[in-house]
Amino acid sequence: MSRDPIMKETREFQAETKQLLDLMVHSIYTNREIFLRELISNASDAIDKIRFASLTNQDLLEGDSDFEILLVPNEATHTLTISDNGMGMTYEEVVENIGTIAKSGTKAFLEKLKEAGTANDTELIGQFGVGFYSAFMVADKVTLLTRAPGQEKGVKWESTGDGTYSIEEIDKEKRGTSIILTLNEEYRQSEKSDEKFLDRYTLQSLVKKYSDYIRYPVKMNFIKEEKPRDAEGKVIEDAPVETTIELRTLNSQTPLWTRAKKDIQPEEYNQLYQSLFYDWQDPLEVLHSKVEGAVEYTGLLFIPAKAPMDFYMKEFEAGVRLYSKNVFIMEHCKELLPDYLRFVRGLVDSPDFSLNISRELLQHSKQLKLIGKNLEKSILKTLETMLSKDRSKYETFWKEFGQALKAGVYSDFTSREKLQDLLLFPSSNQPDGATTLAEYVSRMPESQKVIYYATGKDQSAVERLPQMELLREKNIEVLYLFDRVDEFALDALREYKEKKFQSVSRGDLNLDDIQAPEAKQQAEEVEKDNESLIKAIKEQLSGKVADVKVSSRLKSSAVCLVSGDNGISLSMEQILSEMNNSMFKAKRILEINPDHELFAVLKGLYEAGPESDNFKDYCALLYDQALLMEGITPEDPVGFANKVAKLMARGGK
Ligand SMILES: Nc1ncnc2c1ncn2[C@@H]1O[C@H](COP(=O)(O)OP(=O)(O)OP(=O)(O)O)[C@@H](O)[C@H]1O
Repeated sequence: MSRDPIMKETREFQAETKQLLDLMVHSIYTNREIFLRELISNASDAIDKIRFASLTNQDLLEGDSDFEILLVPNEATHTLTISDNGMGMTYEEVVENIGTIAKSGTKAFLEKLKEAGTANDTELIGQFGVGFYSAFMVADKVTLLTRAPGQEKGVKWESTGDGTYSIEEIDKEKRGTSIILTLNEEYRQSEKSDEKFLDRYTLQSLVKKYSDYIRYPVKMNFIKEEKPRDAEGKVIEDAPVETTIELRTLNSQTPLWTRAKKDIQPEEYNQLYQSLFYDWQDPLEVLHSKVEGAVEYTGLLFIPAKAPMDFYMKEFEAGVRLYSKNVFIMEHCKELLPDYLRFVRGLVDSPDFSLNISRELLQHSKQLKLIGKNLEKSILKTLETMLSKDRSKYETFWKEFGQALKAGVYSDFTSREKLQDLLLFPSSNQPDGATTLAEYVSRMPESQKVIYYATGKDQSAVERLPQMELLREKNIEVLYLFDRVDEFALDALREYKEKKFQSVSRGDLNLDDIQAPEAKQQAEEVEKDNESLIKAIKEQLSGKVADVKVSSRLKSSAVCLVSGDNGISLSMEQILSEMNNSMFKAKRILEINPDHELFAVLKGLYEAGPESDNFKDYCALLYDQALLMEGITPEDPVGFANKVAKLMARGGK
C-alpha cells in the first residue's frame, strides 16, 4: 500500500554550509566554469556506485544499464540540466549529503579561510573539491530531483543559496539524479565566450577540457538546421531548412592511463591530475608505469607541487584510487603505499584486484603488497633522481612534503635506510639552503667524529644558542633543526655512515680530537677546585637539575642547560609536553662558564655565606636564565622578575 508523500518543508542549512554558499556566491570570481566538472564528476561517482552495487544485486538496475550523463541547455527557461542514471538518493540521504558538509577537506578549507581572515582567496578553492555547492557560483536557483533504486518516491530539493532549502517527495520515473541550474543572468549571455553556459559549444569544450576521461558517456543534443540534400548529396537550395536533433557524446571515455605513454602529452596528464585531485597547479612529477609479470598493473601517480591545505591535519585522507580494468573500486586506498608517501596522488589499475574486495581483505592482499612495494621503489627512485639531477625542483618538493619523509624516518623503522639520503637540512654552512647528510659528511674534517645538530624554532634562535659558540669558533658545521619532527628523526636514525648524530645541547660534545685537550682538562680542574661551590649550587637547584658542571663549551655566555646523552633532549621534552605527553623528562644539566665574570661573583657570594639569600637568588636566576635561553618559561616567572628587579635596584652595586 502506498503511503502519503512527505509534504514540502523548508529547512535551514547547517552553519558551515551557509558559510560555504555565501563564499561561492560572493567571493569566488575566477574559474567558475569548474562547476560543470564537479557536477559531472558527482554524476559519474553515482553511476560508479550503482554499477558496483549491481554486481551483487541486479535488481537495483531496474532494467536500465545504459549508463549515461546528459546535459540539457534550455535557452527558454535559462536552465542547464545535468542528469544521470546513477545511484540517486533517498530522502534521508539528500538531507544528509546536500544540506551538510561532511567532508574534511571542505571543513579544512573553511578553517583556512577563517584563519586567513578573508573570504577572497580564490586560489584556496582550487585545492578542494567543493563539489555540489559550486553550482551556486553560476546559478540563482538549484533544483535537484533524485530517486534511489527501489524507492517508490523521488525527492525534490531546491534552494536559492540564501540559507534555506525546500525538500519534498515527488514522483520520479527514472532512477538517478537531475540537477537543474537556473543560471544567473551573467552566465546566460556572458560577454566572455567561455562563460556562456547555455551555449552547446562552450559546454562541449568544457567537457573535453575537464571531463574527457569520465568513463561514462556525457551526452548532449545538438540541433542541426540544414537544407536537405538530393540523392547525389547536393544541397537542395529552394527547399525549407530542416531541423534535426543529434545526440552526441562529448567525451572520449578512454582512461588516459590505458593509452601508450608515448602517445600522451604532458598537458593531458596535467589535466587529468587537476580534474581528479582538485588542484589548479600542474603536478611536480608524473609517474606512469605499466607492469606485466608476477603481477599486472598500471600505475599513474603524481607528486603534487604544493601540499593541500589539510595535508598536515589529522583529517587528511591519503591513498590512491584503485581500479580494476578501468572500473573504479575505491578511493583513498591507504593500504597500498607507506604512510610517509601519503602526499602521492594517483591511481592503480590492475586486473588482479577483485571488484568485490573489501578494505579488510585488502590488508591481506598479496598482489596489493607487491604492487605497493614496486610503486614505493619507483617513487623513491624518482625522488633520488630529482635530488641529484634537479636540485631546485627537489627543494620545492622538500619544502612541501619533507616533513612527511622525516616523520617516516621517525615512525617507520623499515624505511629509515631508504629515506636517509633524501633528507635535507639547513646548516651553519648554508642557513638559507639545505644540505644532504652525504654532503655534510663530505665536508667533515678528518678529526670530526660526529654530525652536529642544533634545535630551535628558526635560524636566529639556533644561532643565538650559547651551546653554538664553541663550534662556531672552531668552524664546525652544525645542522639546523627547525621542525618538531627533526630531532626525533635523527634520534631514530642514530647515525649516518657510521657517524653518530650529536646535539650541541647534549652530554659531551665529543670534541676531543678538535679541541685542544687542555680545554677539557682545564674545565675538569676548575670543577675539582670548586667542588664545594658546584655542590652548593646543585643543592640549591635540587629537583630541577640532575647535575651542575663546569662547562668547556661556553665562550661568552655565563650558563647553559644541556641534557644527558641518554633519554630524550630538552627540546623533545618540550614538544612532547605540548602534545600532552609529560611522561618523559630530559635529564637537565646546568653548565657554568668558568671564564665568565659571573663565576667569580658566584664564588665570592658562596664564600661570604652559602646560606645567604643572595647566593640562593643567584643560583635560582642562573637556572631561570638558562631556561629562557632554551625558550622555556621559568616555572615562577614572577619570582624571576622580582629577583632581577631586586638586583637592578641595587644600581649595579
Ligand atoms: N548526482 C548525484 N547522485 C547521487 N548522489 C550525489 C550526486 N551529487 C552529489 N551526491 C551526493 O552528495 C554528496 C555531496 O556531494 P559533493 O559534491 O558536495 O561532495 P563529494 O562528491 O562527496 O566530494 P567531492 O566533490 O570532493 O568528490 C556526495 O558525496 C553524494 O553522496
